[in-house]
Amino acid sequence: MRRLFIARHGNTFGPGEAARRVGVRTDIPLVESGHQQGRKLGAWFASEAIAFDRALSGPLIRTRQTAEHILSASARPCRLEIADFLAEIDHGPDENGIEDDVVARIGHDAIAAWDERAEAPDGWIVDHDSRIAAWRAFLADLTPGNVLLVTSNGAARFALLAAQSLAEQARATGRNLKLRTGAYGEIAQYGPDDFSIIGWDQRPPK
Ligand SMILES: O=C(O)[C@@H](CO)OP(=O)(O)O
Repeated sequence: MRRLFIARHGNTFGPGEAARRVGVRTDIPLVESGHQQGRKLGAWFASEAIAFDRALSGPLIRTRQTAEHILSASARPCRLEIADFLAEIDHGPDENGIEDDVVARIGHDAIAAWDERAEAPDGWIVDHDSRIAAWRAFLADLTPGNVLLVTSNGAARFALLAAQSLAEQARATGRNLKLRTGAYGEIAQYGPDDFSIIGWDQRPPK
C-alpha cells in the first residue's frame, strides 16, 4: 500500500495583514506562525510514527520551508525532491491581489466553483488537463511506502480529480477541494485506480 500525505504550506501573512491571492509569481516565505505550522506538522507525523520514504515539494519557498520543517522532525528524513507539478497556479489579474478586491472582481460564485470543482475563474492561468495528467503520472507509481507532497492550495486540489475513485469519493462526501494553511490530506492507494481518501484538510490536533 502507498500512503500519500498532501500538505499545504503554512501561513504567509502575519496577524493583522490582509490575505492576498499569492500564486506562482509571488514567491514569499512563511511568517512566524507559518514556521510554527510546519513544525507542528512535523511533530504530528513523528508522533504518529509516520516517516516518509519519499518527499516532494513545489518549487516555491513557502512549500520548501514547510517540507523542511516536516522532514527535520522525522526520525528517518529522506531527501526533498522539487517537483514542478506541485507549483502554484497563476492568478492572472488577481495575482497578489487582496482577497476582498479579488472577490469584488470575480464574485463569490466563481470562488465557490474553484473550491468545489476546480473551475478556474476568468483570467486565471490554470492548465487543468496538464495538471491532472501530471498527478496521474505521479499516481501511476505504485511503490509501497509513505510519500509526503507539500504544495499550495491551487495545486493540491487536482489530486482529488486525477483518478475516478478519488473524484467519486470527493463528490460523494461533498468535499471542498481546498486545503487550509498547515493542513493536509491523506490518501491510501491500493492499486492503479483504487484509492481511499482517509482525510482532507485536517490540521494536527492542538
Ligand atoms: O488560495 C490561494 O489561491 C493561494 C493563496 O492566495 O494559495 P497558496 O498560498 O497555497 O498559494
